Amino acid sequence: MISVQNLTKRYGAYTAVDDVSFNVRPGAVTGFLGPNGAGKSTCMRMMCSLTPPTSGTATVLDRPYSSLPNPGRHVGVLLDASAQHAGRTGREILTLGAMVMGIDRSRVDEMLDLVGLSESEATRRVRNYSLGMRQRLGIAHALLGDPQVLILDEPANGLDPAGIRWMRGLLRGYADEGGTVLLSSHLLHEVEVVADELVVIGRGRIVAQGTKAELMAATGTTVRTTDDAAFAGLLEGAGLEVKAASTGLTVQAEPQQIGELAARHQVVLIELRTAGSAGLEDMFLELTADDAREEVAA
Ligand SMILES: Nc1ncnc2c1ncn2[C@@H]1O[C@H](COP(=O)(O)OP(=O)(O)OP(=O)(O)O)[C@@H](O)[C@H]1O
Repeated sequence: MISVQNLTKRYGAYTAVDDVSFNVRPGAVTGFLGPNGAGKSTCMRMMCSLTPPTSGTATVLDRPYSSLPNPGRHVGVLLDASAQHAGRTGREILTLGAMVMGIDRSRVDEMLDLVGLSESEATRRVRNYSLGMRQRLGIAHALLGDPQVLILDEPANGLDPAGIRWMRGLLRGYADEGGTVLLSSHLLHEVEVVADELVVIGRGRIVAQGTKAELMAATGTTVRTTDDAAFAGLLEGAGLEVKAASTGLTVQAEPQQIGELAARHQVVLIELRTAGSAGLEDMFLELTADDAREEVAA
């Protein structure tokens, strides 16, 4: 279990993380989502006692990370895959980790095998690793101490599609066995497939959080008709909230209610479904629009 309470980090006059609170429960994958610069890494660094908060608290397994005895045995952390010593081989890095944590060195081979680093790759210096190989090594290092909690900052960066699928399977299995996983990304699709819970951050503040099912249900219904503009008028006339979507309309109502209204007015429906993941993406972009660098540049 990870618990973050009223966490705030200021750098001079700039507030990078602003009064953030959320819990990450065992047995689930929690996706920590936000655009570039939203404050995800700063939050994770505070959870791992690497950055002191200006105010608020972060605990992992009911204690600050810094007061966990032998933390690698409890919490696996991957914050920056490129932070490993470039002059060491992957095997050396894992062996040193095993020695520091006091675990059997046989675990090194198990982890290399688990993350798919071959013997010849494991004996290559990290400076010659691709970003995907560094991520795999970072995941192996995070899992080395057989921890109950994983804190992973953008672990899918640099992984190819097969690698991303492999990582999702790994995290799903880990959570299904009771592990706690916090996984950050700036890409909704990357975490949506595997996450049970989502915490969305924008400009240092939490803008949405809940189970994926709850957030999806809140995104409403997508409807398309032969005349969307006219149907939007009918929906609004019935007191429903309507927005133009990428295709058709998004309505804050159940599909049945919309279908009944269409039937009463003899409107031809082309599409009627819960907005689902497209709706989640619209919501994510809308909630974090203030942060979007493309808009700033425009
Ligand atoms: N040491 C620091 N000094 C000053 N500002 C900082 C420092 N560390 C982070 N920031 C600022 O805090 C904000 C949040 O950064 P952070 O790295 O937490 O975002 P992020 O959500 O992880 O982004 P990304 O997806 O791009 O990694 C950014 O505007 C960043 O420039």
